[in-house]
Amino acid sequence: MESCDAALPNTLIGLLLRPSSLPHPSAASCPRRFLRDYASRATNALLWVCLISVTSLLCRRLARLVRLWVQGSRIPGPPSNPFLARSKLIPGCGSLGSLTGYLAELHEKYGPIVRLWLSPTQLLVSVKDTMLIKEVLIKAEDKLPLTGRAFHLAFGRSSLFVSSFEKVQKRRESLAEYMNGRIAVRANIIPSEIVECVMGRVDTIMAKGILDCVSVSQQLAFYILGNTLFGDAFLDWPEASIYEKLLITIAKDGCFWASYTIPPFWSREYWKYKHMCKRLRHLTQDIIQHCVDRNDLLSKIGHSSYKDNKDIGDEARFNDSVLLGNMPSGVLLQEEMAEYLNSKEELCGNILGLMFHGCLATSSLISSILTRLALHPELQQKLYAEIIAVQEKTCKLDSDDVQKMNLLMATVYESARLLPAGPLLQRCSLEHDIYLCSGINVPAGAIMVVPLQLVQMDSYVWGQDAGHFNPLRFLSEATDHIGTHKKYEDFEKSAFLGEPKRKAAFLPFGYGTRACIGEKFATLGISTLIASLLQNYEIKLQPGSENDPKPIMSDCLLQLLPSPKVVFAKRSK
Ligand code: HEM
Repeated sequence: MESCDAALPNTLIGLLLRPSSLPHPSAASCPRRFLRDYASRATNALLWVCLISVTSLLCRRLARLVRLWVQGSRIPGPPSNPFLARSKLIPGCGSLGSLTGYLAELHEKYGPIVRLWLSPTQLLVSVKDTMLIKEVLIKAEDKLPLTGRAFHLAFGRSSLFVSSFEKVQKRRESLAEYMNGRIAVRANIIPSEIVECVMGRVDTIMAKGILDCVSVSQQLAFYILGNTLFGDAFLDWPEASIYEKLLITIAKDGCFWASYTIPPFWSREYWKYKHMCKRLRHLTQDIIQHCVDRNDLLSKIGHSSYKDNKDIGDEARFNDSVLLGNMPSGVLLQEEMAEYLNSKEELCGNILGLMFHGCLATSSLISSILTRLALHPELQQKLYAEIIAVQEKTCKLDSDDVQKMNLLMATVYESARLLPAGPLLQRCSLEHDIYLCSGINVPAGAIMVVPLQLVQMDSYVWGQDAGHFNPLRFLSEATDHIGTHKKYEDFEKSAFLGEPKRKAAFLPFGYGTRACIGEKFATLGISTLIASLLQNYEIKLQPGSENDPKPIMSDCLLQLLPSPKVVFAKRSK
C-alpha cells in the first residue's frame, strides 16, 4: 500500500507538512485521521507564516524606531530622553508659554535646526534658517498623517488633502493649472456680482449695528470661496448660512477627533460630530445639485467641454470638474461614468476641504487687514487715494488694476506676514530620510516644522521693527538701506522689494512641493475685495472704543484678540 506521505502534494505546503520521520502507522490506515492531521499541520503552518510576518513587521518598526532615536539624537537639541519627552515639554514651554515660544528659546540656544522629542515615537525637527527652510520644504513632500486623518474624518475621501504627496500630486497639478489659467483669462477674479452681493450683506449687517471684524471677514471669505467653487447659484442658495455655521463648527473639532488612533465609538460627542459631518456632506451634494439645476458650476470649476456635451446627464457633467480630474472632451464612456459615480465622494471631500481651508485662511487674512485699516486711518487715506487714482483710468476695478496698487498689495502682504494662517508649516517624509546639505540627516517619519512667526518676524531678516505693522517694508523707495521705513510718501513710484533673503523668510502660503495652490487667487481676490470696500466705505473703530486695549496677537491660536468692533461708514461720492 502506498504511504500517506506520498499522497502529500508536491508544493511548499506539502514540503512544510512532510513529517521528519516516517508517518504514523495509523495515519496510513485511516484517511479521516490523515485529513485531520493534514488540516492541523496546515493550520500550524499558516500560524507560523502569520507569526513570522507579524514579527518581521514589528522588527521593521522597531528598527525604524531605533533609527529615529539614533539619528534624532544626532540633531542638536535639549539633552532629553525620548521616553521623558512629553512630560518635559509642557513645563519647558518657556516664558512665552507656547510651542513657538519654546522653539524660539531652543533656536537661540542650539542654532537654526533643533530637535525635540514629543513622545518616544514622535520626533519634531524645527528649522529656522531661510536656506534650510527652502531645502526642507522642497525635499520633504508628505504632510503629517494627522492632517489627512482630520480631513478624512470630517469631509470623507479626498485626493487633495492627504498625507502622501504621491496621492495628491495629480490633483494638485490640475487644480493649480485651472486656478492659474482662470487668473490669466479673467481679469476680474471676483466677479462684480459677488462684490455687489458682499457689499449688500455689509449694508444689511451695518443696518443692524456694529460689525465684529472676525465674523464679517468669515462671511466675506465664505461667499467669495462659495461663488468661486459653486458659481452664482451659491449666492441664492437658501442653506448657505447653515452651511457656513456647520463648516466652522466641524473645522474647530476636526483635529481633536482625528487625534484618536481608534475612533472613540463609545463617546456620544463623537457620534454627534459624525452626524454633523454627514449633514455637511449632504448639504454639499445639495449645492452641487443646485448648481447643476442652474447650469452654473462648470463655468467656474470645470473646463469648456461642458458646453459641447449638453446631451450627457447632469451628473456626468461634473466628471469634467478639475476637482475630479479633467476628462477628455467628447462622449463619456460607460466605465468613465462608473468611475465618476465612485468618485462622487471624492469630489465632495475635495470641495469641502477647499471650502474649509480656503475660508479659514482667507477670513483670517481679511480680518487682519480690516483690523489694521481701522487702527491706521492715515494708511486708509493713502490707500483710498491710490484706488481713486487707478480707478479714474478705468470703469470697473479688476485684478489687473489692483496689481498696479503697490501700497494696497504691500498692505495685504504685511498683514499676511504678521498673521500667517497657522503657527507652523509642517512636513514629513513618510518613507525616506531627508539628507540636508548642512550634513544633517532627518529620519523618515520625523515631523518637520517651520515656525512661521519666528521666521516672518525675525529682526535679523526684517529689521528692528520686525514686530510692527509697516507695509512700506515691501516697497523699495519707501524703505531706506537698513530696512527702516520712511513715511507713506512716494510709494506710488516704489517697486516691490525682491530681496531673496526676505522672500525666503516670507512664507504665509508655504513653499515647495506642497505650497498653497490658492496663493495668487487669494492675494488678488482679497486685494480686489478690499479695494471695492474702501471705494465705498471708510472703516472705523466703533465710536468710543478708541482707547480700548489694542488687539494683540494671540500666540497659540494666531489671531488678533480681542476682535475689534468696527463701523463701515459709507463714503459720499
Ligand atoms: C489667504 C488665504 C490662504 C492662505 C494664507 C493659505 C495658506 C496655505 C498654507 C500655509 C498652506 C500649506 C503650504 C505648505 O505646507 O507649504 C496651504 C495649502 C493649500 N492651500 Fe492654501 N491658503 C489660502 C487660500 C487658499 C485657497 C483660496 C485655496 C484654493 C481654493 C487654497 C488651496 C490650498 C491647497 C489645495 C493646499 C494643500 C496643498 C497640499 O497639501 O499639497 N488655499 N495654504
